[in-house]
Amino acid sequence: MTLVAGIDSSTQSCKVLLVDADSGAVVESARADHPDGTEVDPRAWWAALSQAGAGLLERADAVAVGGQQHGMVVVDADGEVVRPALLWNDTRSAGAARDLTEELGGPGAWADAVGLVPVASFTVTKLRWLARHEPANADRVDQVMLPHDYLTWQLAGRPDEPVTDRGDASGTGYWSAATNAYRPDLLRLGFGRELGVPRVAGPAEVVGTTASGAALAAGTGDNMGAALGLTLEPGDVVVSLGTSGTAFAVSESPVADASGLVAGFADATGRHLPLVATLNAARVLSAAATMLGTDLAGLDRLALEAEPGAGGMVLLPYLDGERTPDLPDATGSLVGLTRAAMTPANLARAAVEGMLCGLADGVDALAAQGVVVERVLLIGGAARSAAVRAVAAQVFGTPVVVPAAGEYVARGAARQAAWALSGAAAPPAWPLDVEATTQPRGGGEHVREAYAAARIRLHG
Ligand SMILES: Nc1ncnc2c1ncn2[C@@H]1O[C@H](COP(=O)(O)OP(=O)(O)O)[C@@H](O)[C@H]1O
Ligand SMILES: O=C(CO)[C@@H](O)[C@H](O)COP(=O)(O)O
Repeated sequence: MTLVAGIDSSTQSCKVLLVDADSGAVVESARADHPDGTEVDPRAWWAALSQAGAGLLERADAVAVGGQQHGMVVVDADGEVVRPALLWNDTRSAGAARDLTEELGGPGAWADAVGLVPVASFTVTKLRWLARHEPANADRVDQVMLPHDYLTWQLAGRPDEPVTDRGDASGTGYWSAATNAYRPDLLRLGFGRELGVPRVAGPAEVVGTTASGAALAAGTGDNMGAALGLTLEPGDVVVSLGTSGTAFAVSESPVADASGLVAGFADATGRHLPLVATLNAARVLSAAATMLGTDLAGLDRLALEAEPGAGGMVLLPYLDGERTPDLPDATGSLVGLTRAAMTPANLARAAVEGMLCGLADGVDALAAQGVVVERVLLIGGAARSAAVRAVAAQVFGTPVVVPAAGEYVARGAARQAAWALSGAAAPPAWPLDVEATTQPRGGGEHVREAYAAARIRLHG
């Protein structure tokens, strides 16, 4: 049996799957936690990968890494980390994002140049922040990489030339998915000088060899990994509820949305991946559970006891600031409180509804860019929740498909590894098992209207 390993180095943890390259069946898996916080020493990700991968990576013939997007990993001329990485959910570069947008001539100029409008998540804004706030650290920087690039580089034994892929490069703000090329002028605009960037490898390229002799594929960003792991069809939109909430679809043509709602990323197969991301997803539910003095199962029970609309209570879940809509300094709000509405069940329901309404707005933004939405595939940690599944069927207004429990980013990375190993023209055809499909349920319109009214009243 040929075995391949897929890695998902995400915000909260590192997951490793050992997979049969022919069938896609998972043979073994492991995970290790990542430190909390919005800046993290990349060596902690390497330690987590070494721990989770022990006993698995050695058995694989090929390996690939999917990683959280956008994080700024900066290394010096000796390859040593200059400072902790700033993650995708670190909002300190919001001012840099505004400055960069203006300096290039506004949102439309950025959308045309690289398919996205700067917000604090994107790497180019983090480089600007570093150049302005930590000049001594900035002076030492020789190369900038993304989290998955850093881990791929470590797995390859730290070669002279780090490698990335189209998917992850498209989230930097200095690489264009439309032209497949870096924009050194935008990198200079961000950082103020030249610096090294990884070579962008092809989708099925073997880019190196691991210490145990496995072929190393290019890897990709975690959302691109999930798209590859799910084998998306036209009409499929993925809603991923992990630390971030994302809504995305595979597209044949690039997207340039000057409103900034949809980012025009690339996918991991040579196509495109228009995507909307929020900063607040699964952890809205754990925070609400803590507030209610219960656990995730208790939150689920309470939310399912309440009526749709939570008695008029609306949670705007901007607990970590927000990226879409672009409100980096926002905090969450609970509105529509009445004596009758103020029950634990309604609060639980409002948390689930608020989180999902933000994503439903994202699905609408994708549709406005021409994405065909026939069904929603729900993945990520919070897709395990029965309340989330029930509310999703209301607010998305399409069939909601929950794939069989699994780590789809790691599976996508494994599929990329199998593809690179095979030398074939297309990735292997791995079947997708579905756990549940829910048909659209009524009652979602008034939930979305109440959410939109609260958002407009408080944030414009
Ligand atoms: N049954 C559940 N209900 C709600 N949230 C859940 C459930 N199971 C896991 N989660 C949440 O999912 C999150 C982890 O999801 P995951 O997709 O692995 O995130 P990431 O990839 O960002 O690290 C955690 O915040 C966890 O609390
Ligand atoms: O910033 C984005 C997408 O643009 C996030 O989706 C990150 O890629 C982190 O992902 P998770 O850890 O939530 O999976």
